[in-house]
Amino acid sequence: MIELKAIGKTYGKRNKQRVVLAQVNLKIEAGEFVAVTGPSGSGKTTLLCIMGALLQPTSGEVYMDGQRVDSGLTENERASIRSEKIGFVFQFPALIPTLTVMENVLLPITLAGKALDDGGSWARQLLAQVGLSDREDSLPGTLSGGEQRRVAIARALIRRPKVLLADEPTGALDLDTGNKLMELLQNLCREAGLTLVVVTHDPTVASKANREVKLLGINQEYKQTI
Ligand SMILES: Nc1ncnc2c1ncn2[C@@H]1O[C@H](COP(=O)(O)OP(=O)(O)OP(=O)(O)O)[C@@H](O)[C@H]1O
Repeated sequence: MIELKAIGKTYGKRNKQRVVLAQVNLKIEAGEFVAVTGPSGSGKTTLLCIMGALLQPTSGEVYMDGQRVDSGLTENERASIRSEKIGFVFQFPALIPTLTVMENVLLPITLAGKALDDGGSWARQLLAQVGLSDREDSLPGTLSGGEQRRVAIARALIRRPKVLLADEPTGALDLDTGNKLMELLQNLCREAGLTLVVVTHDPTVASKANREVKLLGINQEYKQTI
């Protein structure tokens, strides 16, 4: 589903260059759950953004669902691959404060200007799955941090993506809320056959994955544990 071939990423220009990733090769099968771990600054978020066609690598090739997404495409084409195939969940849910929970979940459809025939009922079903049926008309500011993350998960799934990319989805949540959120994310992905990639510092989250990809920082090899 996702393939990275000899990925390199360097930030900055000329004498202020910083090599963050070098020669990263990774193949993630459909339906797999992969955790990306490693010390702060080792390039986990960078790698996730490259996988999700949000960021261009400096070298190497990126394939999503068999299609090369790192070059040969316009930014509009990349955006349409992102919105059709990939759901993103970040640590900060970035909900629109003036829109209701339901409107936030439907936002990716509204923005794409393509109505899903069953948009409303699918959104309602997703909100039920994340346990927020009774909050569809609430504004995000009236929800707890964990509830806001659950809205963000429903929003990430509304366009029925094939891949869910999550960056520290349990970050800054208490242990119990974080564990429940992770369980929810995993169950939703398993049921829908989604490929799930989670960047995490949390060993408990990583232990639930089928595979852990450890970035050790530049000048060191990255390694995978199965
Ligand atoms: N846009 C950018 N311009 C310059 N340097 C950047 C940029 N984005 C990230 N970096 C640098 O690249 C390195 C890797 O960043 P990245 O956020 O991918 O690491 P990370 O492993 O996700 O870190 P953390 O666990 O702290 O979130 C860091 O040293 C960071 O400062």
